[in-house]
Amino acid sequence: MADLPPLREVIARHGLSASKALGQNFLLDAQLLDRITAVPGDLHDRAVLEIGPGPGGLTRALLKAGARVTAIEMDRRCLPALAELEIAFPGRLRVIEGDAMKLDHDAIMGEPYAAVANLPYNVGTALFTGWLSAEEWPPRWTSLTLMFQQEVAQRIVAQPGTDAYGRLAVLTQWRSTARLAMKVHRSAFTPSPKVMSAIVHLEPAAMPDGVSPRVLERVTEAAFGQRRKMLRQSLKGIPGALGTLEALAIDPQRRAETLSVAEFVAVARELS
Ligand SMILES: C[S@@+](CC[C@H](N)C(=O)[O-])C[C@H]1O[C@@H](n2cnc3c(N)ncnc32)[C@H](O)[C@@H]1O
Repeated sequence: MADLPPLREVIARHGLSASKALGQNFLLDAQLLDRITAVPGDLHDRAVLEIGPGPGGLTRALLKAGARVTAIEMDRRCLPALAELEIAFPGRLRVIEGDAMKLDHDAIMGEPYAAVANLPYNVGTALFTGWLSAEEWPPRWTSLTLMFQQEVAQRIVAQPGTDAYGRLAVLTQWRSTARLAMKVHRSAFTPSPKVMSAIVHLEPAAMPDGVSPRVLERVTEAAFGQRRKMLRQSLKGIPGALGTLEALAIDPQRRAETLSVAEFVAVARELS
């Protein structure tokens, strides 16, 4: 591996001013990027899909950790900077120009992969939802390591009985393990966004048998749509739901935020 020029120098040389329209906030601190790269564990010779490499800060760290990286970037201004990394790490980086929302990641990767991304929050959330609702389970991705707005990260990993607990927690945790791996201060980004960020790390868990994702979505939507109401009120529009609560000995006077993920899954299984 050749010595790499400092990232700031690469950005200046290629005139990569951050585009607001593309949600660009770059991470330039090499130590921080190494810590993020350590979250998915040993990456030596692992296939990694990075979405939105930008000028390539995280990409460098992944390559230094020994990963084989496929990076999808839609801003063609970043391609020359990424091409320098392709030369510095021969045969270990493949750059694809395109919109990651429109591409079939499994087909591109062709083997199980860890996905890593620091993306604009709207794109990150949409991709996350897509990855989590994969038809095939376990999915082709073996882990997701994703940057979110801190408040969204807290909702993903939230436990029952907390304000952050809701649909996002249930729909994430019913078939994956999710942890908040590290918080990232807004000052770590160039330019600094208004909000704090956090990295969430997820791995697929065994999916409970006999549960329809659609039914679980419907039940959680109804229950958390009126989260301050008792279940007997919020679920009354779902045929069979109140009888199911009784059959499962779940008190219909409870509120959505007190039900565990396992209890939501049990309700959905009965109704599926
Ligand atoms: C927040 S910046 C982060 C850049 C770099 N990963 C870092 O950590 O410094 C997000 C990057 O995602 C790219 N991007 C945004 N939407 C995308 C999409 N739909 N498909 C591919 N790349 C996208 C942007 O062009 C930008 O380079």
